[in-house]
Parts: sequence; C-alpha cells; structure tokens
Amino acid sequence: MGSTYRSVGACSCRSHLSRSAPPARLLRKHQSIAFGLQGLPRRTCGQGRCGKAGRHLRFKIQAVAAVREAVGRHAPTDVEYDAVIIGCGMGGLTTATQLAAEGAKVVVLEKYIIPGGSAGHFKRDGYTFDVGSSMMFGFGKEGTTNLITRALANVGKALTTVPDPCQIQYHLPKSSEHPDGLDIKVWRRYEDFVEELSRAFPHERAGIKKLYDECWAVFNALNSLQLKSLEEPRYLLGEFFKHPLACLTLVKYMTGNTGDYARKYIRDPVLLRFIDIECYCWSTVPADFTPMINAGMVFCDRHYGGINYPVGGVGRIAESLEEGLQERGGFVEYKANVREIVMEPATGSSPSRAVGVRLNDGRVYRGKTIVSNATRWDTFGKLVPDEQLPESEAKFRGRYTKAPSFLTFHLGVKADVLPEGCHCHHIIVEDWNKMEDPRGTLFVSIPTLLDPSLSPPGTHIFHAFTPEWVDDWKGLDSKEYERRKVQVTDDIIKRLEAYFPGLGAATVFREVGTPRTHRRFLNRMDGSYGPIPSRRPLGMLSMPFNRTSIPGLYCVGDSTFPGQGVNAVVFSAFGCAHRILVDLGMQPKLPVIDEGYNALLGAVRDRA
Ligand SMILES: NC(=O)c1ccc[n+]([C@@H]2O[C@H](COP(=O)([O-])OP(=O)(O)OC[C@H]3O[C@@H](n4cnc5c(N)ncnc54)[C@H](O)[C@@H]3O)[C@@H](O)[C@H]2O)c1
Ligand SMILES: CC(C)=CCC/C(C)=C/C=C/C(C)=C/C=C/C(C)=C/C=C/C=C(C)/C=C/C=C(C)/C=C/C=C(\C)CCC=C(C)C
Repeated sequence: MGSTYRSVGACSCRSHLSRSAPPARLLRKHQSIAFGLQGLPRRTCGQGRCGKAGRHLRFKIQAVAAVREAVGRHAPTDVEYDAVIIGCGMGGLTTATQLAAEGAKVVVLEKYIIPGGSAGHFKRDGYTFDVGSSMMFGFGKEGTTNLITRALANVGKALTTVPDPCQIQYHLPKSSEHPDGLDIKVWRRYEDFVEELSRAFPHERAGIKKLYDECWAVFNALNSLQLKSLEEPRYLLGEFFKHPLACLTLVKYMTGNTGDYARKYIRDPVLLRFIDIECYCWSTVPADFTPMINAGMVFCDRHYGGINYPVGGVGRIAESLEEGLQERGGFVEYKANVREIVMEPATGSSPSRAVGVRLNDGRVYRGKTIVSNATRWDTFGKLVPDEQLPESEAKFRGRYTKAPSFLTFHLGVKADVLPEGCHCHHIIVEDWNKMEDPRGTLFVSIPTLLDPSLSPPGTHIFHAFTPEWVDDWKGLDSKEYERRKVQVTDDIIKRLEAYFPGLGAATVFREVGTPRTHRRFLNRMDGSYGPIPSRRPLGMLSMPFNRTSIPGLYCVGDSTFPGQGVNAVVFSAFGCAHRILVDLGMQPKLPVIDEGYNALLGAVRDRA
C-alpha cells in the first residue's frame, strides 16, 4: 500500500517546536510529526534553520507525545450533542464551525489524524504538499460568493492569501486552424481572458463574449444573495423579497446545463471542445452534463474574487477552522472511525430516526442530528446498511455514478527546470478524444510559485495528477503495486517533459498516490472524486440537498448540491448548518409553509 499520507519526515527545528503550545496548535505546526505516529521523525526541516539535532530531539519527543495525546483525545460520550458529524473534511468541519458559531454543541469524528480530508496537507522532507487541488475559489474580499473567506470569518479567522494572476494555462491539441496546438491562459482580468480566447477564435469573438457574459448574469445573481439552505422557505422568501430579479434569474438557469448555452452562441467544434475542458477540469464531465449555475460560479469567481492561494498551504484553511471550532467549544476527535449510524426503531406513525453513531471501538455518540461528510456510497450502504436504503437513495444511484479517482504525483523539483514566466496551474490535453479517458488529461499545479515557503530553497513543488479508476489497482501484491507506481510515474513524467523539458532529471523527491491511497486515507469509496451524472442532469435540481429521507440524518460535502470543489462543499456546509439550526429550533421557521415547500421540492426533484 502506498504511504503517501503516512511516512515520517518531521522538522525538529526549535522555530517549529514549542513546548508550551496547546495540542491543537502542535498538530498544526507539526503535522509532519502527526503523519509519523508510527515512529519518531527522522530528519530536520530542510529549511536550514536547525543544526543542533541532539538538543532538538528532546523537544521532538515531547512534541510527538503531545500530538499523540491530541490525536488520542476522546470527546465525552455521556452527553447528547446538537450535531454529531462524521468526517472532518471541509464539508463536515465547516458545518461544525457554522453550528458552533450559533451556540450549538457539536462533535466531529474523523477517522484519520488531520483536518481537511481532500483539502488537507501533509509534510515531507521540508515540502508541504496539498492533498488535493491547490486552486482555491471563494477566497475573495467582496460580495457573498467568497464562501471560504466567510466560513473563516464566522469563527473569527482570516488567512493571508497570494493572488494568482492566471487561473490556468491550457495546453491543447493541434488542429487544422492551430497547427502548433492551442495555448490559452485564463487571466485574472476577465477582459484579458476574453481577448486571448477571441484571438485564438476570431470568427467566434461575439459568441465567446455572449456565452461568458451569460455566466456573469448567473454569478451576479448569486453574488447578491445571502447563500444559505435552499431547503428553507423562510430564507428563500426573504431573498425573493429583497432581490426578486436575482432570484428569478436563478430560477431561469436552475434546470439548464452549460453545453446548451455554449451551442446557442458557438459553432466552432474546437471551441466547443474548449468549453468542455473548461467544465471537465472541475466537474469531471463535459459541458452538457455541467449545471449552468455551477459554471456561472466557477467561470466568474476566478475573475471577480480571483484565485488566491493561502500562505502556508491549502491545509491552513481546515486548521484555522478547527481552531475556530475549538474556541467555540466544539471538538474534533481523530482516529474515530464511525462504523454505523445508530437508528431509533419506528414507533406507531413515527418513522425510524438517526440518533447517534457507533465507532469501531464500540463507543456510541448520541446527537439530535447526525451529519455525514462521507460520500453517498459510504453513507448509504456502509454506515446505513443496504437493507435500509431509502427509495430516494436508490434513485440517486440510478442518476449518479462515481467519478474516477486520481493518480497523484507529489514531486519536488529543482527550481531551474521551470520555464521563464511559468504559471502555477496547467492543464494538458494531447488528444481531444482522450480527454475523459483514465490518464487522458494531465493537471499540474506548482503552488511554490505563489508561496515559496512550501519547499526547501532552490526547489519547487510540482503536483501532477490525472484521473484513474481503482479497478486497475485491485488485487496487486505490495511488490507489484510498488512496481506499477514507479512505472506509471515514469510514464507520466515522460509525457510532461514535452511541456517541462528536463523534468525527470530535475526531480529530487517523489511521493505517489493511487486510487487505493485515496480510498484508504480519505475513506472515499473507490477513491472517487465524487458523484457525476450518469445521464444529462436537470441542471442544479438533480443533485440532493442536505436533508435525507431518514429523519435526523443529513449529508454534507461533494455528494450534495453543488458537488465537487472546496467552495462548493463549503456552500453545502452553509446550507446544512442553516437547515439544522432551523430544525433544532435555534433559528426561526414558517412551520406549515416549511413542510409544504419541502414536500413540493421533494416531488419536483423526484422527477428531475
Ligand atoms: N485528490 C483530490 O484532488 C480530491 C479527491 C476527492 C475529492 N476532492 C475534493 O475534496 C472535496 C471534498 O470534500 P468533502 O468535505 O466532501 O469530503 P472529504 O473526502 O474531503 O472529507 C471527508 C472526511 O470524512 C472522513 N470520513 C469518511 N468516512 C468516515 C467514517 N466512517 N468515520 C470517520 N471519518 C470518516 C474522511 O477521513 C475525510 O477526512 C471536494 O472539494 C472535492 O472536489 C479532491
Ligand atoms: C426553489 C429553489 C431550489 C431555488 C430558487 C431559486 C434560487 C434562489 C436559487 C439559488 C441558488 C443558489 C444560491 C445556488 C448556489 C450555487 C453555488 C454556490 C454553486 C457553487 C459552485 C461551485 C463549484 C461547482 C466549484 C467547483 C470548483 C472546483 C471543482 C475546482 C476544482 C479544481 C481543480 C480540480 C483544480 C484543477 C487543477 C489544475 C488546473 C491544475
């Protein structure tokens, strides 16, 4: 089994260790130690600040002990929580913080030993690697769509971020019109991007502008509303009253997909493929399967709030949220593997209800509400046994399927291998017909171009990833598994050398994750990136919101609307926390309308 999120490589430098720091802070500063719970750290930080290894070893042993203590702490089981949350990914953690900010009593139970799940980070040999994407939306300063900024602010936190001047540099295949291939940069300034794309497709200049301007109509509507639970009619009516035009605009786009709008304005087949990759790179499906509301959000926030990288790495977001949660009396228990959701049996006219969770070690946590941040397939099928699968979930399985997982290559490279003026994020498509194949599209992020402190001097982090199914990695013994990892890394580096000449020779550190790594360390069924529609969806209406048909049980994260993406998951958490606060009577509701509206919403969505 790959060791991507486990091996030892801690900093022993005094500047990184503090004997007096509380355990949570130690966890943050010494996450590398936390990754090395199986043994003592082997090395110093690689940032050149250490030199007195013997003396520092004493601090190191104390730090390891403190981290062990933090990781091993149990939350009390003799109380009833307002919410018991399964999983400390961005979905679960943000729900917890937003509930705690309103005075709710919450506990988060996380199987692994760090916060953030796919949006966490880990340290090795002086490198801080983001587990998943390094491209952060929702970090702007203005409007209402800056959801990450808001989630942090609601628990009194803020992070310093570095603006990225270019969201993505696309390296696209040759065509008769573009015999050298197509190189498109999505600049932070909207007008610069539209100009660059229009220069590549001059005959489609008007269509390009119309399509992206239509996305702005969606974004401007979203960006004028308070973003909360779409399952809560009191809030919706309030927003309709305050911003009728914005709400009607969203109603108009609610059932539409991006491909329909693209074809309305654009004829050029290569440009339509470009719109497909613009969607695929975050939704893992082409434009016809991507809801227009989501495209409006992604295609405009990158210009409005911009793409901004948090100093210290993406994992700082989750670490800061966890601090905010603790300061508000919430609790995250690590190494807490939830085995099942405990149900109270049905009585008379009351259906069976979720009332707690049972861990692998047998302990039970009871809650007025239970929130699952696990994927839909892990929640229904594992935590709730298949025999109790609600009809709505059976329907979900018919409409959505698991997206593939990823092969991830966390590389340390010599700095001089990067070309002059290199941008942080790259997408490489060598053949349009292979865009959606496993190992077809290559993604690259070099976050050290924005925050050089993440790697030792003279080096960069080069994070490459590509979609991959778990099936190809099943049933291998450890020797064959390791051999396959080396082989696939060499193959991918060879392909990347066409764009980054000398990459192989310049690589000084390698850590490779496979779908099995994602499955094991993120606890995601088959390591999946999340749900994708198995047929054309009815825009945003097809994805489930936070409530489930089991009373007391809510879902949050990328298995709920609006799907994958850190800011998307944060929106799902805002909705989840809001709906729970209303259901717990901690925020007001309109009782009769509430039930009628949700029954209607359920009926419409059943047909979606
Ligand atoms: N490698 C990648 O790039 C990658 C892969 C998948 C998802 N993503 C992205 O990550 C985000 C997903 O966020 P999310 O919050 O929905 O999920 P998440 O997968 O990031 O977090 C879920 C957390 O729940 C924990 N968990 C699951 N089952 C558990 C159980 N039974 N007991 C205790 N803990 C359990 C996991 O350990 C994990 O920490 C999205 O932005 C998505 O796009 C990225
Ligand atoms: C009745 C009803 C229901 C309603 C009525 C009307 C209304 C009012 C409506 C409303 C609506 C709303 C509010 C909505 C909202 C929405 C939202 C917020 C959305 C969001 C979204 C987001 C997203 C999707 C995102 C995503 C992102 C991502 C995924 C990212 C990713 C990235 C990556 C992967 C990276 C790449 C890389 C490279 C390039 C290297």
